[in-house]
Amino acid sequence: MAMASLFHQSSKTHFYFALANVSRRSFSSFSTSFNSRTFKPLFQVRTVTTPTEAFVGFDEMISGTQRKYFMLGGKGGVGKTSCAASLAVKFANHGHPTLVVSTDPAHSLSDSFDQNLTGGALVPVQGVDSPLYALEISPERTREEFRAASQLHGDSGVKNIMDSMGLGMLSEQLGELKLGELLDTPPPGLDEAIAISKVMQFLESKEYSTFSRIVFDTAPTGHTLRLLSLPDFLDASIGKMMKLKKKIASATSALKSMFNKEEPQRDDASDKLEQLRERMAKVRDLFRDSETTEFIIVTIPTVMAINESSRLCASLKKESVSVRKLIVNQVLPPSTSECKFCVMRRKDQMRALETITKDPELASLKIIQAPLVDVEIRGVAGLKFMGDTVWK
Ligand SMILES: Nc1ncnc2c1ncn2[C@@H]1O[C@H](COP(=O)(O)OP(=O)(O)OP(=O)(O)O)[C@@H](O)[C@H]1O
Repeated sequence: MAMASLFHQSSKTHFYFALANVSRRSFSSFSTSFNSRTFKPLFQVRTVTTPTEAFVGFDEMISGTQRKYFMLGGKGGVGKTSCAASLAVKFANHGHPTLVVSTDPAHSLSDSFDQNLTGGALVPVQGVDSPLYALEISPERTREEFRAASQLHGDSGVKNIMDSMGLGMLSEQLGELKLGELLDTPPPGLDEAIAISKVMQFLESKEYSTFSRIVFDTAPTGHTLRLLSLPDFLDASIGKMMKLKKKIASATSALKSMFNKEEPQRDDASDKLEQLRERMAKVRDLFRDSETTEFIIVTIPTVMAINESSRLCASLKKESVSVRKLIVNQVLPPSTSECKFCVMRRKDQMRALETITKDPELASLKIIQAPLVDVEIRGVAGLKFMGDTVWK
């Protein structure tokens, strides 16, 4: 009974959905493959809408054609995907060729847009004014890439030679770095870091140069935190390993030439690890570049979610990542009915919202409240509605 009255009080929302005017633009002529050999732009860039008074806050996000990245993250289930997808729709409807990427292993972009966007390639989203593409990156595939690099671990040939020549000390040092463990069981957050670096790699090509807004729907908080510390960790461990590898290689090479043996072959696995290290460093730099990248935290008005957001914010700031906005999603509208449940829940939410104003990490952020609407947000029309509510 209580829930029923909650759902009935915002009939305006239903009305909006019915009115939502979605242009059905055909994207059939756009290429959807990353592997195309012709380097023609995927689409022509439209003039980007000039900011108006009506878009205070959002105007900053749409101004300029220089590429900008927006990472949306937070606790599981708070509405990250809905907020990311609604932002992507809004960018596209304001003239920005936009790419929305999910690096969350549990993708929900397809569900959110109510379109099939699976397959790990760029898929055009139907029903928006400017080109909007979606990409769901498969964690399994990125993991495979890392496994390929782990062949290095199996490179026992050099180690054996070193051991047999009484130079096992160096190879023992390799073991101390626990790289075997690292390579066999990739640390959490690595999938996501590789996924982001992959997107950046694609975007470097001419074909994708026209995307001016990239929105990332990231994995829940824990992953993000690990992802942030990962590049430094890999940088240090791979860097150390590379040095040792070089020492070992030059020592064996000298010994081999003494015994007239062949020069060792170029080490592909080392190249791969070096590449991985460079890519992780790029991800780290992207996160820290406040000119181009903004991390937006999404939360809900509960003390638990807000506390987690505060910790996330502190970690992001510590890593010099730019955080300016906090979306508090699913805020109940003031109750106009006798629904006790609604009144109590709203009071509880208001108390939770109060804690934000006293939180040392969150208080300085721009707080954006997004109402809990009475239908599930799905499809471009729903996302457009949400976007118009959230991104102002
Ligand atoms: N303001 C809102 N009002 C009503 N429903 C909402 C609102 N925001 C999100 N939802 C709904 O809540 C559900 C979860 O949202 P969403 O998938 O965006 O969360 P998420 O944080 O990305 O979740 P996950 O961490 O599982 O990926 C979806 O069914 C979505 O439609």
